Amino acid sequence: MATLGHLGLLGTIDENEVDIVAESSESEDEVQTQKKKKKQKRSDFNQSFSFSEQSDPYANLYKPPALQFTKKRLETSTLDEKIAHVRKQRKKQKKQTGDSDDDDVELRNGDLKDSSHVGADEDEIEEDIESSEEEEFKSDTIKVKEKKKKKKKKSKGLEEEETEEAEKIQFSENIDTYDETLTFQDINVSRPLMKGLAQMNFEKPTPIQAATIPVALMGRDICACAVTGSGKTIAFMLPILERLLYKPKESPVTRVLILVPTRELAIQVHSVAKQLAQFTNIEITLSAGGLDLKAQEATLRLGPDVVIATPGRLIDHLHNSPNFNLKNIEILVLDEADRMLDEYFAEQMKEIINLCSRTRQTMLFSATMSEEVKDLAAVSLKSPVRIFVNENTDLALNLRQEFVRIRPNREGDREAVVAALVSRTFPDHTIVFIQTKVQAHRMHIVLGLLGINVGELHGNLSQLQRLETLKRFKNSEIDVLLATDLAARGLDIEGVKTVINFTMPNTMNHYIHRVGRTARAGKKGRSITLVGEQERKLLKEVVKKAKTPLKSRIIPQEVITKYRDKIESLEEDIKQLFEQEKEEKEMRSMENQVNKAQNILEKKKEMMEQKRTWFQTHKERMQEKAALRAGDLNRLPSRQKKKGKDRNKGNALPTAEDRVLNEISKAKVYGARAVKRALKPKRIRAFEDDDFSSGAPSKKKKKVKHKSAFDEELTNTGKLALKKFRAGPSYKERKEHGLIGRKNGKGFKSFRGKRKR
Ligand SMILES: Nc1ncnc2c1ncn2[C@@H]1O[C@H](COP(=O)(O)OP(=O)(O)OP(=O)(O)O)[C@@H](O)[C@H]1O
Repeated sequence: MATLGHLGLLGTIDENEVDIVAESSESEDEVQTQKKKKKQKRSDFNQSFSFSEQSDPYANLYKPPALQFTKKRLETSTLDEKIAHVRKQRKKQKKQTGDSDDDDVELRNGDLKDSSHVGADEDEIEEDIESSEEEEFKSDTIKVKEKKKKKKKKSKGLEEEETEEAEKIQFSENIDTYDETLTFQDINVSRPLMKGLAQMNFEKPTPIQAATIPVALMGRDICACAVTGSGKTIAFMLPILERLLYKPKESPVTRVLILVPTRELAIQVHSVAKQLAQFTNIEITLSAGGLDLKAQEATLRLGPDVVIATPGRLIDHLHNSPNFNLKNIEILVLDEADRMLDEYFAEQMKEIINLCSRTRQTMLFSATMSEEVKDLAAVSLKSPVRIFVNENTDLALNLRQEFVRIRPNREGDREAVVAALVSRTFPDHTIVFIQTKVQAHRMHIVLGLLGINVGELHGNLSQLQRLETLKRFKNSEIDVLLATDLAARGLDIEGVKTVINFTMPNTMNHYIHRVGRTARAGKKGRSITLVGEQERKLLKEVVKKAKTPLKSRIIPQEVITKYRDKIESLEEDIKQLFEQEKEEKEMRSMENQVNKAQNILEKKKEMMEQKRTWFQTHKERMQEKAALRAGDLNRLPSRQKKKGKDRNKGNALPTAEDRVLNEISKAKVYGARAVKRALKPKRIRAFEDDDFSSGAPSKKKKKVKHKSAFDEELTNTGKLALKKFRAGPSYKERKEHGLIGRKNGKGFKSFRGKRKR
């Protein structure tokens, strides 16, 4: 009989872990003495021992706050074990057949691994590559991409035309310089916060901090832009905490709300805030999705000074947690503001901003900050200050941008190109961005089977899995992180050397945020983007906006072919792994159903538990999401979608090219929608403010004179009113007056008919 381990499944207890005591052969005494011995063994280990120093620099960031809120039920992914199992089997088979070919291709080019480490100068890199020409494979060639000057002039003119068209916010002040000599002492940062900064090893404010903190301390509304990794979090957090320090703490109320787009980012911002405020008595809490609701509810009830939240979960609490509201919000921060104010969050932001106090200070931060009226209309800024330390298309100057050209008939090579890149040249501290969750998962299996230490991060995972993966990547337990755009914004992972884009991102903004995961806080970094024929438009835009020379990387075709063959030889294993996972998923789902039924029967779970409410029904949110999601299939009603999926089932598996084209088309549809959206006038407005000087179309509040019902009836020339006059009262009105259903046929129906005649 096959063991669980053989199937790649994890049993509760492994046979080897338990001493199997044969009942018939051993007396009870012997068992007792064995037990005693075991006890003694255990006590050899000093129970009071604990590690005095934490070698994990990220432990503070990711353990206490996040895991404290995670749900108790632990889910463990067995994918890596399954991959390891398959690899073991393959090795065994190869040994038996005497095949020397090894899956671990990367080992052959081990010397190359160090050749292009970030930190090495560009010249050094090229030298190293040249010196390794004798390798079995030819090494990559790097060329500097020259800008086409003539075209640039033309496009510059176009660009100016475009920007002239967009209606921009009228800022009351514009700050684009800062005092380079400014210190935290000069800004008069209080002692407890100075201590916090010292603990974080921040000696001097970064440019965006130097420019923003003094203005924010004055309580002004701010619209701030600075490149990725330039320290925007401290730029808003420090003035917030400083202002809170001087507020008398009469009754505990929430005064500050910081909204961010993703759970991981919320956890990170929360962690930074906690570290900075560690010597103060300011209460900071987290309200992010995927974490324990009840624990959050309990802390929110205590009225913490600062709440860091993702919109969905915050709305949930606003509707379901008694005593928690936003009436007393004095400062509202939107981190990644352009994202928070885009279509995806529009309804939720409208709901939240409506509940915030109108007299609040509002601060908006992003590396791709919009200045357009229609994009910022929802937040109604009051005399805002524009603090653009960088332009909203700037990238970190120490980012080296490379591009790998994918020829039209070679789209199916992308997996091989990425495999070659991470195996030969960028084996660790690398993030690979992939458009879809499905492809990210497939790449996990592909690269895993090639012997690369990978992890995946996307929305199909449980929150605990997401956090675990992130933590393992931060701790260098994972070398390559495969992520969707979920990880593109805001995440600050120290030591990321390389960002690889499997396909060109959806838009320029997506590109800026993705590549911004490296080259942070003054460090060097590199991005490598695979660009196919269909994606050249965005490449042109990147080239146009680039302030440093771009590079073109050419991977020898024989290397790509070698990796492609490797991947092809793995296809059968990949298919089996997918099938295993599917079966397990079904089993888990059945198990869940059984458990649920059991809970109901035993009345363990209170069936009469109060239902939580939200401002949208689940169906409405799902419909909204579906409408927002890009892709043709998504426009179909769910039943048709299923049919479409089933149709594919019978056919042969999609080829590598099909998969890539799907990735590219998703990005393209999104990009096209983004352009369309940009041209569309924004509809949402949170509230009309008399003191609204943001430059948004200032619809002055007209004094609405209430007309009498009689006046209204006489003066209403609306289509409906006229129709009503012509046709008489509506069906509802007639019913109200008991004129419906008269047997003699009298009443308005006949009356209406008469009138018509
Ligand atoms: N004053 C400072 N001195 C040194 N390092 C700093 C300072 N302020 C922030 N940092 C570091 O800079 C890094 C980037 O900070 P942060 O995540 O706030 O950047 P960001 O501008 O918000 O980036 P993104 O646009 O990607 O969200 C962090 O690792 C942080 O520790």
